[in-house]
Amino acid sequence: MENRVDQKITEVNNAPLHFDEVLGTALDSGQPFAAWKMPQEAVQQIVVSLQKEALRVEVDLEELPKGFLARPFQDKEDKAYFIPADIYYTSDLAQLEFSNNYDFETKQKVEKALSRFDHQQHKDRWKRQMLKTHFPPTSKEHFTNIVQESVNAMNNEEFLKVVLSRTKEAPLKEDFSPIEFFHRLCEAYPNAFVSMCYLPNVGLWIGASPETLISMDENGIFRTVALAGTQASNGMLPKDASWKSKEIEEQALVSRYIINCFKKIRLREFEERGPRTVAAAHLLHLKTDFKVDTKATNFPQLGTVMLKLLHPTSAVCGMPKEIATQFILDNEKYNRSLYSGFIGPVGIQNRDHLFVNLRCLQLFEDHALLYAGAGITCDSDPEKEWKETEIKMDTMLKHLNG
Ligand SMILES: C=C(O[C@H]1C=CC=C(C(=O)O)[C@@H]1O)C(=O)O
Repeated sequence: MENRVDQKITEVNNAPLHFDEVLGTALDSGQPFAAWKMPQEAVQQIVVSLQKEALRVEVDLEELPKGFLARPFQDKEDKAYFIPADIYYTSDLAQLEFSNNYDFETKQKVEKALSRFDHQQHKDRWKRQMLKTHFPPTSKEHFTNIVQESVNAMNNEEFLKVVLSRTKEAPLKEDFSPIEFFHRLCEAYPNAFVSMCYLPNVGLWIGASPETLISMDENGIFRTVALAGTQASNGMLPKDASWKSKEIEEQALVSRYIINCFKKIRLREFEERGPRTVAAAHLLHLKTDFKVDTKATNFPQLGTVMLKLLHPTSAVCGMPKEIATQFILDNEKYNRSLYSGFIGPVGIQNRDHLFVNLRCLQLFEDHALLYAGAGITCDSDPEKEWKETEIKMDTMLKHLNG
């Protein structure tokens, strides 16, 4: 963390700025940007890049300047998209801050665009930036067939677990507003990482993730979690939940995978707590928490090292990782893009917090494309796994059109 390239930030505008104006202007501009709310925090933050194209970077948390990372599930060059905090906004200060890289003229242009922001015109303008096409949504027949094929392969001892996913289209109401949707999600899911991320050619992604991939706080505490196993809560409290052996084994495989990553780097000084039941929206999951004090273990690069080892975890891919990845690529018949990749702020307030991009959707002009997957083991029932993806998609669907 000490070695981080420090970008000095300067304030330019003293009049309080409303979050919606900043987000609306970013959306209309077509520049890469991200807006988010951390779990259990009310503050909403935005970073905007002043370069038209998204940057592609190696994920090295110690070297990256302040900004927002978005790594697709698969990337041929093993790189992530990066949105530098050329402009940074946080709703508690209600001010814009520019990195020092930008001149007075640029700052004036941005201020002008903000002062001209018109809610009425914005109503349709955001649609101009949306992607025009995508892979066809997954049919129920295709999904249940590939689940059955994977179960057969697991019964043949070809692999232990695979997470299979699918997409579904949902129409948007005439006057749909991405900004209002973002606020609805923030209000409905105080414990989630609610985010909106726009990258040219990758599209506009919105989600409410329950899963940390890795975090590193200002005191050098590293955390990760093993999250898996799903049931609808139907009003039940986490403490009253009971689990079948299928879900217990499914989640244990994720924990085992994380412990194997620690073993690979000979790190023994980790704390492990769980598994326990946690709530995420209307769902319950099993979760084990892992924590390492990187100061005590003298391992400041642990975040970067573990990111390389962990992604994709068996909460979104499977075990063994290589065989499961190949099964996914050969059978899902669409590109996961940012779904089940990782996203989140780096270097902001001296913290890095990357989340698995789950419970998310991509916006198009008149519809949304929802993404969800389910962990398949040899005990899986294709019909039940289809239903599980349906209830996961409800996290977004319930709030999409108000
Ligand atoms: C792959 C997803 O969820 C993961 C996280 C929690 C529970 C999961 C499960 O029960 O299958 C998945 O591993 C998703 O939401 O699309």
